[in-house]
Amino acid sequence: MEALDVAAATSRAHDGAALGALLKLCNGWQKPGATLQGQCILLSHTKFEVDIGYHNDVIAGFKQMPTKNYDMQTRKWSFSLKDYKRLMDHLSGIAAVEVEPLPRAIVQAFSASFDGSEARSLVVPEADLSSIDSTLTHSLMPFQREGVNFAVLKQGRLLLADDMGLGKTVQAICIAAYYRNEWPLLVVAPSSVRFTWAEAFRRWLPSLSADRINVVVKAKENLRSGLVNIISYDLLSRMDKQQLGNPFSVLIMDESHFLKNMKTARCKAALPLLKAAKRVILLSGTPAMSRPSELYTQILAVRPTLFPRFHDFGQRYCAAKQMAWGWDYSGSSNLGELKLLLEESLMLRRLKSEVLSQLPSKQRKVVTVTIDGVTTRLKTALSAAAERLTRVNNNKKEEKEALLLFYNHTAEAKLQAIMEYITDMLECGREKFLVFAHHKSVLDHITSELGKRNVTYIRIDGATPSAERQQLCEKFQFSTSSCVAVLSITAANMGLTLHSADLVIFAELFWNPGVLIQAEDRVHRIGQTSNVNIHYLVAKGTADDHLWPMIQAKMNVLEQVGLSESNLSDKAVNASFHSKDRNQKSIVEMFQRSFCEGDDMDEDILLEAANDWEDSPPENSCGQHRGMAAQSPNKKNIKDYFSR
Ligand SMILES: Nc1ncnc2c1ncn2[C@@H]1O[C@H](COP(=O)(O)OP(=O)(O)OP(=O)(O)O)[C@@H](O)[C@H]1O
Repeated sequence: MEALDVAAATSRAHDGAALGALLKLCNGWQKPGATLQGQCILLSHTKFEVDIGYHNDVIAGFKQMPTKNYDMQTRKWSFSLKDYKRLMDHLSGIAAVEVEPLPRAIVQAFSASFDGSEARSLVVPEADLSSIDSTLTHSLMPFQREGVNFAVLKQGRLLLADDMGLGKTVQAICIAAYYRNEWPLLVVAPSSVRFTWAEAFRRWLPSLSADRINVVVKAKENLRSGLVNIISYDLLSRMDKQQLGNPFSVLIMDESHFLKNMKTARCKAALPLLKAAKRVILLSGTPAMSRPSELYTQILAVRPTLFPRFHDFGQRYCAAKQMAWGWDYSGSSNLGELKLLLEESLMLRRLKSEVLSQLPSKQRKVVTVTIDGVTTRLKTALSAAAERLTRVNNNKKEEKEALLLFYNHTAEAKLQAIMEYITDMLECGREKFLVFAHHKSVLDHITSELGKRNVTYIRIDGATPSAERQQLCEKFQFSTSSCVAVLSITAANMGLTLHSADLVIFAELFWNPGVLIQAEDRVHRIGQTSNVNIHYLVAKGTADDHLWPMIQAKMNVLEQVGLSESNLSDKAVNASFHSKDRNQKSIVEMFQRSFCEGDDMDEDILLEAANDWEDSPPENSCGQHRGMAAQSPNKKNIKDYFSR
């Protein structure tokens, strides 16, 4: 890994005057009377090219350069940076020729290469992480450790652009922890993952007391009441100006491409914080999804001095064009040079393919979602269902009935959070993925919302004729643009190949981990060339609190006996999910007893009961079961299933 910080490089230039002379070339190079225009472009850390048409004097000058190289194929001349100053001096003396020099940012970032006297250091020094929790530092994979070293070398200011699932969260927490004496820390993240961040801090930094983690859920709340404060972009933009005026020294911005448009409220709210922070850790697997202009705010956030004016960036890298209405920056130019500059000065990006040997083939992640937005009626129903479970005493029939009721209310409560997460995934550039759910109402909700957003999807559930399944799979497999596969956990968990995706989201949990593993393996199968990411959406205050620990424990057992192909290494174990519910243990035991021990209960009956719940009248006095399918007179009440 390589890196030279702009400030460090500047100070390292042996001769400030030499750097000054190079920077001087960046000004006043325009020649209004010139008949031939050209441009210098950086080709590598040590070489540049002059892109220009034919001119006798120019070619004569090129030929005088000791490091000249002519490429017959591209018909372009290139040189070592050592010759840059000399060549530019020569070209500036030719009146008819105007050559745009390398940008200031390039000269500063690569200053050591221009005099050729200093070999670039390719080794990033090991950062001293001894003050950080060993739970975290001992778990880091080698490439993650390198990521932390890179960040420390960059004095805690970087854009970590690793591919999806490479553990940007764990690296960011470690980097932030390195600067712990500068906390309070602010984490800004998409709303759907705020609580997942809180869980991650609990997991990786056990030395941080849980009550020092503050997840802000209302705009009126104090942004600083914790040592670690977590807020969504949208809430940040609604925050009181006064609160935003008080800077944080250490900042993490997750999915930092959310800042791509300077005109948005979220970007306007974030920029002053970014400007004031000493450490800025931006995370995004897709920093720019369609054009280089989307990178500008992120560059500005990490290295404000590189391109203080957007227009300069736009002219160099966005093929800026002057139109009747103003400038158009939607294009792209000099992308190779931009990549070199980003890698040299602020960005670290590793692809899955590059670190595949360090990764488990399947990585599970718990995404802690919130049901805060649900109606009071539903909240009451959920607590009543949980409460009822504590009262059933060794009556198996009642126990199962109560569990199912809880499970069904959970589905309804998660609808909003599920869609929020899927929307965030799409906004983060995840083009193809699978979403598994169990209840028809959940599948209906997802497909209807995707339809409203014009997102292409396929749906396979119990009602999909077998003849159609293959066609749907092919549509998904060969789709070259965005496509979501919306699948029933029990009706689409077998016999389908969908490995053109590498991300599976479980919108709902299911009590049989074997079924979940089969569902995961729709993408984790022969032909899959990437490691696979599985995201389980787990909602606090619902049946998930109880289902997830049970599923997790069962999956671990299956893996130990080699019955699951997830191939999780010791290091990349599932994120654990901690529930503080005092009834947790007993309810978990009930789920285990009721659904997993292969007793006299036929699982099909349970499935039928869960499916038909959507059409059945409310079980208790909580009023109309809104958001579910219309009631059918033939549908049974849950109780009917248990009285067979
Ligand atoms: N060193 C590690 N040891 C154990 N688990 C890990 C490690 N690194 C990552 N993981 C786990 O891998 C999963 C993916 O990590 P994480 O969510 O941080 O990835 P990411 O790069 O942020 O992905 P995305 O781009 O999807 O947000 C998580 O469950 C995380 O806990």
